[in-house]
Amino acid sequence: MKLHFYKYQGTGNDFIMIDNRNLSFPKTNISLINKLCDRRFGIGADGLILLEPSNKQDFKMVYFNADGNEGSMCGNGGRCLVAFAKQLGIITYKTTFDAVDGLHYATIENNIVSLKMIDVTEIEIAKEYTFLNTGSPHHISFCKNISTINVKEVGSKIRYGAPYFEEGTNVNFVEQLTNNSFKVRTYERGVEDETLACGTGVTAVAIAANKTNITNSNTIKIEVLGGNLEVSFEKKNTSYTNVFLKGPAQFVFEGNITI
Ligand SMILES: N[C@@H](CCC[C@H](N)C(=O)O)C(=O)O
Repeated sequence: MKLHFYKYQGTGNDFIMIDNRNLSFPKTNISLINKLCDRRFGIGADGLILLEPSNKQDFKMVYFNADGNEGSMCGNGGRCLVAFAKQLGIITYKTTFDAVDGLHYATIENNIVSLKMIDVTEIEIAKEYTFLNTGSPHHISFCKNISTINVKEVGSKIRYGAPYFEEGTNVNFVEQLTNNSFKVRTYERGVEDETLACGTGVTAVAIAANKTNITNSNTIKIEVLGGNLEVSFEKKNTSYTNVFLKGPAQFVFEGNITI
């Protein structure tokens, strides 16, 4: 059987997109999804996303990590899916869609997608790290110089170690550049490697930096290996609300693959 796919990337976090409005994609086939994401034996990507019908919203996002398992929310994947929905003619410049963590509102203009993320209230501040969930779980470690860190090795130890163990977490290493700008490198759970960017990760970094008084800004610029992202939010008492993740989302190529 031939599968038509589209490839997108958002600051180098790359995804296979499938128009699954007819619900024909075999989504319980973990090894197939894992193989499609393989960079040598398949198309190659950090994850695979199905665009499915939704009863009340414009569409539904179903996200799988490169290991083939259904993941939690993916911020860059969500931004790329908005660009894909525009390419398919489902939306024009704004949308609301369903995802695993709830509804997401987004706008798109000239390939720049601004995606509303979930509100965040619970933030754990430990001595060595901050932990919070922005749709996906994120461990955040502020460091002096992130360019020398072996992100795969150190990130993997944290991801599989206490208190996360098998369920795991994504791990972000953060260096402050100015009051409101940071450089971030992320180890992604489900890819089990460093990726060039992580949207829920940089969202978590911006909130963690504000919560721990590392910055007093509510518009944070973040440099990742694959480009630049911006996170903005409002702080209401102990909650972070109207959280937006903004950056480029680009179509790369499309094709057919025999499955
Ligand atoms: N790349 C993603 C994060 C994806 C979620 C993650 N790998 C997980 O399931 O833990 C992003 O842009 O947010």
